[in-house]
Amino acid sequence: MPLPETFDRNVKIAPSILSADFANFGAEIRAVEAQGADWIHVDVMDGHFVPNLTFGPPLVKAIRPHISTVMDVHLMIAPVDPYIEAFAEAGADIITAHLEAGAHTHRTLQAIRACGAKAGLALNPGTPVEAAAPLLDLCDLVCLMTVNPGFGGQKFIHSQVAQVKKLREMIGDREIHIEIDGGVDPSTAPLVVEAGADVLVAGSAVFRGGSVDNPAPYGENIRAIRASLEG
Ligand SMILES: O=C(CO)[C@H](O)[C@H](O)COP(=O)(O)O
Ligand SMILES: [Fe+2]
Repeated sequence: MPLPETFDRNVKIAPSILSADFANFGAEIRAVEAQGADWIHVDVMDGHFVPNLTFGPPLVKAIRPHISTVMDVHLMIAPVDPYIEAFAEAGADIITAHLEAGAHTHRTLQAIRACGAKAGLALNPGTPVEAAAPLLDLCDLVCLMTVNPGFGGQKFIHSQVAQVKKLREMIGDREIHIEIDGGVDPSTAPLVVEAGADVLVAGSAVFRGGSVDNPAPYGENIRAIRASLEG
């Protein structure tokens, strides 16, 4: 399902299937959507750009029919450009590439849009948000990493909150999502939403305590993040 035509400024929770049961992706995705997930976040890692390996386009294509909402594909790979078409054909609605993954990010973002997907730009915690300024008109989403990419379950890097605020000011009234990825839970979600984020990726904080046979904790965990944003 593509993103809605009208820009959705509401806060969206995007569970990362990095924390799901890898032997059961279809059932995990259906369960977490039934429990209130807004988008599904898919972490692709190459063992080169990041020190971990996950999966590629065939797996993304295989899980696509199980996703009835937005499929948000986070590419932690270098190079990116040779694989963009394959991920678009596999059914990604959003394809996010890292600024740090290559010298020609402008071209990468153009190539993502040319394939019909929405273009996302991810920044590592060590990259100042100002580096995204010349690229913002090519972005539908900017993903600020609040952990060093590569693994789920890491500790949120608090110094990134000021970067979120700066980025929101840089974006102004442009229709660009700010996505936060890493260490999001009920204690950190309000900080980044207050600073201007509208998409929250959460892996361990959503999947902890549940399973496909006992999915209720997924819903409780999602509702706990939403409740932390009230008031
Ligand atoms: O891109 C990622 C790691 O590189 C993941 O999306 C992220 O870590 C989510 O996991 P958690 O919520 O457990 O931190
Ligand atoms: Fe991610």
